[in-house]
Amino acid sequence: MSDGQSTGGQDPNENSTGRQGPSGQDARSRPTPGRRIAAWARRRGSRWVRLLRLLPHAGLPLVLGGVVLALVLAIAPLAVIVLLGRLLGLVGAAVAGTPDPAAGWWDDAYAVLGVAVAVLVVQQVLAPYLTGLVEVASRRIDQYCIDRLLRASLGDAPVSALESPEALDILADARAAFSRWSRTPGEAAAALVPLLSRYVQLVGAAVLVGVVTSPAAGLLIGLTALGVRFGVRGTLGRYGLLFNSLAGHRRKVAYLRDLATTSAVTKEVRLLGILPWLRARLRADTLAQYEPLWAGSRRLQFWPFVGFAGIALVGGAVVLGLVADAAATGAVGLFGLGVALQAVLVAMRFGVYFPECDVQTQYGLQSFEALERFEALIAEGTAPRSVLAPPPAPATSIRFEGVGFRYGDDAPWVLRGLDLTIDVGRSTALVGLNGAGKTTLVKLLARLYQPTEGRITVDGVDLADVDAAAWQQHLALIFQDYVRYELTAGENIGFGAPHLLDDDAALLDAATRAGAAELVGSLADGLRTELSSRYTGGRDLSGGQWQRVALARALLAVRGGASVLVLDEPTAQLDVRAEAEFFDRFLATAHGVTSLVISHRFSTLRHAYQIVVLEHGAVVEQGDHAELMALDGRYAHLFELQAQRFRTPGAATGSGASTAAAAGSTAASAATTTTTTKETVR
Ligand SMILES: Nc1ncnc2c1ncn2[C@@H]1O[C@H](COP(=O)(O)OP(=O)(O)OP(=O)(O)O)[C@@H](O)[C@H]1O
Repeated sequence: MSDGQSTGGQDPNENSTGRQGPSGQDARSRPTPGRRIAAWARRRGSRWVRLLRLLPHAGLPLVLGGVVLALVLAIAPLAVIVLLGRLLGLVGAAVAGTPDPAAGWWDDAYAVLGVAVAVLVVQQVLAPYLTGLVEVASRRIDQYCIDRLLRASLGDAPVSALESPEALDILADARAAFSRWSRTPGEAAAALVPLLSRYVQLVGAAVLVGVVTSPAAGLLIGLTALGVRFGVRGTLGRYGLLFNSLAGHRRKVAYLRDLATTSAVTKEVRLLGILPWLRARLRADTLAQYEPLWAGSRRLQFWPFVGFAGIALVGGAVVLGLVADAAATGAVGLFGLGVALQAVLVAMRFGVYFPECDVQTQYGLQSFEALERFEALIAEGTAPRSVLAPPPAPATSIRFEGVGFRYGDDAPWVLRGLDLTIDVGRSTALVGLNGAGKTTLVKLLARLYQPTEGRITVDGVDLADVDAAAWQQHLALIFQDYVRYELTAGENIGFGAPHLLDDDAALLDAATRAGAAELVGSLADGLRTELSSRYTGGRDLSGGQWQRVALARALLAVRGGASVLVLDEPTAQLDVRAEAEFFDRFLATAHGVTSLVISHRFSTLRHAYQIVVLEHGAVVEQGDHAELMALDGRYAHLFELQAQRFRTPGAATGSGASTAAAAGSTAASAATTTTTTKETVR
């Protein structure tokens, strides 16, 4: 099946610049018009074939039922045309006074009318069934496509592949379809069924004209209708490409719209008083999106429409002339005339827009292509799973060897020449100023990104050669911008180890160790309470309470089998007492766990086995607290700076070590209340 649309894309036989190749080769390498048309037809055809291949995902019985129904609904109007033609013939005979009542003329007329009415009734009854069937089919196919989208975005692809503006534009369009902002792939595939009905009707109408008038008239009306049809769809296709090109604009407008309506931000928007700005910006950006579309619509649709209407008029007039001529010469009787006139009208209707399938196929196909392009983009950055080895369980050390990383080819280096050894079973603390690259280092360790240069090894095995998803199973990782799922407390904790989601004892134990037991106990429905007041019986948590839940998630992951615990700013939102208690509990239970903790609160880190200072993307100092204080370098300076905040007026401004003691005593910091030492971490 092929329906005319603009190509938009480049012919694969053209060279990529669209200019001629080196002279002498031009004539030989330039494809002939025939080959270009064949390539174009292949490309157009393949889009529809790919769409067609989606149909079985609706279930074969449903699709077959739909096809049968579509054929019945295509043939029914043709049958009515023939029956009404027959009635016209009978009436004509009656007017001419030729019918013989004894021969059952009235019976014939009533019978024909009765059958025609019956066919019309059947058509009316069946039409809603086809609509319903198409709807169910589209939902089922969409479910399959949503699964594909989830697999592509949450699969093995490195996060970098998901962050490019190009990927985000495509993803926004693919996602918008599933939020029913635009037509979905399922709607496009399911609309093929009513489209089939339309084409069968056209062929039937052309055949009727051909049979009752002349084959030439049938062919002409068929070709005219197809020509207009292809032209109209072509303009729709070109308009669709223009629409596609504005994906970035659409994403921005959607963001601004969400900003104005999402409860999480509305309170800040109100307090800042930026609503007037937001409204003006939303209006300006919306206009910036629609103005090119309106202009494009006038340019692409108005004059072509006038042109195609002209073709339809000329083609239809010629065929009607042929019919009239045949009628005048007596070659076509009243029956034939009635059939031909109705069939011509049916064929001419083919040139207009079909509400039940045109927009669906056009924009749904674009959504499907967005999904396909997104999958291809993600696949480009993802090594095939089969070639990747299962990851080793870390036994001795994780090493960063000359690691350099930047987020894009033109982006500045975030890490460069970074060498670091994390001993298995010990605790490592990572400190550094904002933007030093600490979180980036964690992302590399988690294999969300690949080092731009150098390598990360686990017991000598390059992480790049292991399966990322399997490696991530060894990690219990909480980022500083951890996710606050609007789901139950149990689910929020249980996601740390999905196989323990139903194990209440394990969930409560993790909550206890993260200092969240009291919180869970206070929830109306305990672990089953939704952590959002937007749901009945749900409850909103404070920032610190959320952090305890996130910590519980990480600790559950450790219980679930992860042996490397990575906490990025794990206690930034906890009050000082809670922070101290957490480290007490955490360190007391973290035997044998390899931990990497990032924190700006130095007091919490001083008992780490090793403290690593990151600056300008490289390790500048490394050692335990005492060693680094003795070094009196960057760490000692930062520690001193922080401790000054806690020092009472008039206190001595001695060495870093004494300052640390002051910090510990006045702030009831983790340093003083933590009873465990770096040995106990092992
Ligand atoms: N997804 C990203 N794309 C491009 N640049 C990024 C991205 N994430 C971080 N960066 C840049 O990388 C640099 C290091 O960021 P990173 O988050 O690793 O720092 P950090 O040491 O964790 O900082 P902080 O202490 O503030 O959390 C920053 O300059 C930041 O702008």
